[in-house]
Amino acid sequence: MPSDAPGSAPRDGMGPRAACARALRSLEIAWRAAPWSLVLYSVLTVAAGVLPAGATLVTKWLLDILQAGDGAEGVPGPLAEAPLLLVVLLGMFTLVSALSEYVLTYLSSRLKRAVALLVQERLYGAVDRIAGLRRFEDPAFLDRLRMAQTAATTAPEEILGSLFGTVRWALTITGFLGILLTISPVITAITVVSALPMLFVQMMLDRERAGMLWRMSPRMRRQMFYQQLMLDPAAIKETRLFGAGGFLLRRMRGELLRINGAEERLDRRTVLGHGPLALLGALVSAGGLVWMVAGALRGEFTIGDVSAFIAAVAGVQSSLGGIVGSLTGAYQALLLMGHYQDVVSTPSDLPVPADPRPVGRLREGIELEDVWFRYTDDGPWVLRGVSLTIPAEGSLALVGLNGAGKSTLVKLLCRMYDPTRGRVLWDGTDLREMDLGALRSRMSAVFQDFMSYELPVRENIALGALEDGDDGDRIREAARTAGADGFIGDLPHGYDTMLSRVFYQSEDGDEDTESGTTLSGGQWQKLAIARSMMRRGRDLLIVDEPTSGLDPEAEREVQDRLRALRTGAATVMISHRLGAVRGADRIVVLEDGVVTERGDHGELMARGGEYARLFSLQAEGYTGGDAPGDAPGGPPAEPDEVMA
Ligand SMILES: Nc1ncnc2c1ncn2[C@@H]1O[C@H](COP(=O)(O)OP(=O)(O)OP(=O)(O)O)[C@@H](O)[C@H]1O
Repeated sequence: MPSDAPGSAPRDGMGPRAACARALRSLEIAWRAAPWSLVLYSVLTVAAGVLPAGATLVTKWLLDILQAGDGAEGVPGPLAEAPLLLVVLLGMFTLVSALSEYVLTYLSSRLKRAVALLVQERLYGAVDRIAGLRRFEDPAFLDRLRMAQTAATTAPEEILGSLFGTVRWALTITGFLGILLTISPVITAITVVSALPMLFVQMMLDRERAGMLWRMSPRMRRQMFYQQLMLDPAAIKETRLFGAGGFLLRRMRGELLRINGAEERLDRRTVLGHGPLALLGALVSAGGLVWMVAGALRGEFTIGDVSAFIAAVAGVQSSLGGIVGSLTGAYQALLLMGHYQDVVSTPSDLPVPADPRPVGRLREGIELEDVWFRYTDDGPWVLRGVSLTIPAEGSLALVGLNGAGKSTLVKLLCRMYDPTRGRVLWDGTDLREMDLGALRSRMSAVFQDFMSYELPVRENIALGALEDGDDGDRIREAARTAGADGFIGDLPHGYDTMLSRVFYQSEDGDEDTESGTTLSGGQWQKLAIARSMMRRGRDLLIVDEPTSGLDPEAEREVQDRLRALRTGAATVMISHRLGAVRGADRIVVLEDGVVTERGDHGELMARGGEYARLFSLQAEGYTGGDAPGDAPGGPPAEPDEVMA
């Protein structure tokens, strides 16, 4: 379980245990992603860490020998007699130091790429395992997801860089402090103590920055939303016509200004916090140098000591700066990593049964048993005590005004949500007790807000049953059933035509710069129907407004085909065109989440209730009240008959 579940208050700090756990997790990811690069990177980091102090020590010995000859104190015996060897050693240190930087940069990029791949794979894999819709409608989860996405692209690399940076700087500092200790324990202590406030202040600022990032997350998402609207061709159509571009730009700017303001305030505090600390560091260096030079003039220190002191104080201070920088990066990245790990370990919003019941072929039907549903705990009831049966191999039509709850009911059938109360039964078994993947594989659907994928025609259809994605005959058959084969044949590359004005026809995009093409609303809808036709042996076919975008001829054609396909599967159909649902075995009228009428077309017309009222209203719209059957008291003309 994540340490704080989606929807709960964010945390902007973390304890040492959590930090260590996240750092270890990052190392584990790097080990899995690129083990040899990690090993080599570690070895070179240690080398790069000890080299500066080593070079300083060798320089000190060299200078002491030059000053005092063979009698130089503290120079190891064999080296004291071979100053040339010290020069060679110094040259080697310089060479290895320079080369190791290049190799470290190369290895770091290699690790970064491998880790980013693995982390993104895990993140989006985890998102894909969230089976329902609820999480994706929860702003707190979406904020966490946005942070996790940022983490996935930058955090592991930042953490590794910072961890290794910290090790490297710590080794360098240890080396320099060792040299300083041999010169003066007092100066060593002052150098260390003067550096501690910097570490403390930086930690505080890091914590504040992490909190600020979290607080600004909704604004960042909003800002991205405005940016996307300004780039989305569908939105551009409206925003150009209504002249709303400036409005979006101002909104985006407003959000950015607020984000910038928060960052600016923090940056100012950072500068104010660091200024006095930098002054303290400079005073320690200057004071120490005066003291050393005075001592050297009195003959207490050698030239080698003074040179080693200058190099060591500068080295300790810059390494401390490096450590602070690394710890800052690590702290922020570890906080971000927390969001990543929370998302990766987020359980599905739909409970998974410990021992799922097998999903067999639908024999009797699907039953809704006193189903109540609302989207949020404090929201209004959308379905209120709905009970109905969808017979296997039978068709059921849902009819009702906008907002009556029809699409919501369909989402419960696909188990995008679980009912708040009541049950949905598949041949008597609660959907919650079944394996969700197996259950959904027995269904197919054309949703009201179907997708238009910016992919080739073939893939747009194959997405309905990827296991048959290479079966060209099957794809063509699905397209024929949906009445899509005619216009597909007219496309420049037939089934291989890229349906996008944003991507090139060639997926590689390096040589072929022919742009793709796009379809009309009705043609896209036919592709969505073809996609739903791909799934073999489905037991439930859901069609939510399947023909709303089709021309009358295509509508008739698709209706006839869908009617033929209904055999062998339960069908749930939603349409505001009542002529399209009149042939259903059973029609259910929903009003404000409650079933108010049920029966077949004839029964409901005879009853003279809401269905008959809506049907007559629509028929009047087609005939203008002049149709033969439209006379008061007579049966109303039916839209299909009028259109035929
Ligand atoms: N994801 C959601 N979160 C919160 N409320 C929602 C959500 N989806 C729908 N609703 C609300 O639930 C109610 C029923 O919506 P639903 O889409 O089921 O109606 P419908 O009968 O399909 O309408 P239409 O005929 O317009 O498609 C509406 O009041 C709507 O505002």
